[in-house]
Amino acid sequence: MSKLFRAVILGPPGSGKGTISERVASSFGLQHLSSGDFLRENIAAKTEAGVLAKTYIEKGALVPDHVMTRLMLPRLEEMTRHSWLLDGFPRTLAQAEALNSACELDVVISLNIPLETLKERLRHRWIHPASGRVYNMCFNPPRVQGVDDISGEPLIQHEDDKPEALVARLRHYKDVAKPVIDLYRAKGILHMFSDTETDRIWPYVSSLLSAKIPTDLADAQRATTH
Ligand SMILES: Nc1ncnc2c1ncn2[C@@H]1O[C@H](COP(=O)(O)OP(=O)(O)OP(=O)(O)O)[C@@H](O)[C@H]1O
Ligand SMILES: Nc1nc2c(ncn2[C@@H]2O[C@H](COP(=O)(O)OP(=O)(O)O)[C@@H](O)[C@H]2O)c(=O)[nH]1
Repeated sequence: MSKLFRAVILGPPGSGKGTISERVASSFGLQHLSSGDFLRENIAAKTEAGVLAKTYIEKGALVPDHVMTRLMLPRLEEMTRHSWLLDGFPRTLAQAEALNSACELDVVISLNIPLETLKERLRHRWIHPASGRVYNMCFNPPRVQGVDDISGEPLIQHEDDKPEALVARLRHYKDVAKPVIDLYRAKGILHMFSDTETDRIWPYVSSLLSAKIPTDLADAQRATTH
């Protein structure tokens, strides 16, 4: 069997993890595993972990490490025959260590975006809460203002994307993420991308993955996902 490919994408809220992950999934056929989407699925299905996670997310807090790892690691175990890109997990050093003991990563993509750019983007971010679909009123606006393209339901803005909550949230992210970034740098698998525009970062991410992902794997993955 050809070697599978495992990647993680790190970056503060608004750095473009979701946007780049979608491009990676469609260009390279990797499965995009988003912790936020997975949490929303569990909340909707009212699983035990989902009910517990909801109480933290509603307060704008991170879900505790043991709840996150209990949710994510079995999900990854189901994916042993797939190549994937993890988005939103790990977020803390404890999560990174738990992930380490479960599997070996090939590449970590870290997005380094200036604070002012993050603030500007998140100010304009609107989401469809039921699906997690993300819009930006400038970069990728919905077809009809304020309305989800697929369901026609209203879009909302996250409380913590509003300017008052943003700076504290971004600062907190930085403190929590630093040891995670340091860990992957020490392992020699960290690739950092710095720019203000996703469209300028994407060609570099794409050529990194083209070089790292075996071509037969990319073809096989595409064949199973179409
Ligand atoms: N790895 C994680 N550890 C702890 N909590 C998490 C984790 N991933 C997601 N969450 C919780 O789920 C919520 C939604 O996650 P999601 O990644 O969709 O959005 P977010 O926090 O706005 O981040 P981003 O803007 O980077 O996508 C988070 O605010 C957090 O409470
Ligand atoms: N203006 C602008 N907005 C962007 C760019 N890349 C992503 N966005 C938007 O910024 C917001 C955050 O991006 P997202 O992919 O959700 O980032 P994440 O929080 O790291 O997953 C979304 O509203 C995106 O549509 C960019 O290059 N320019």
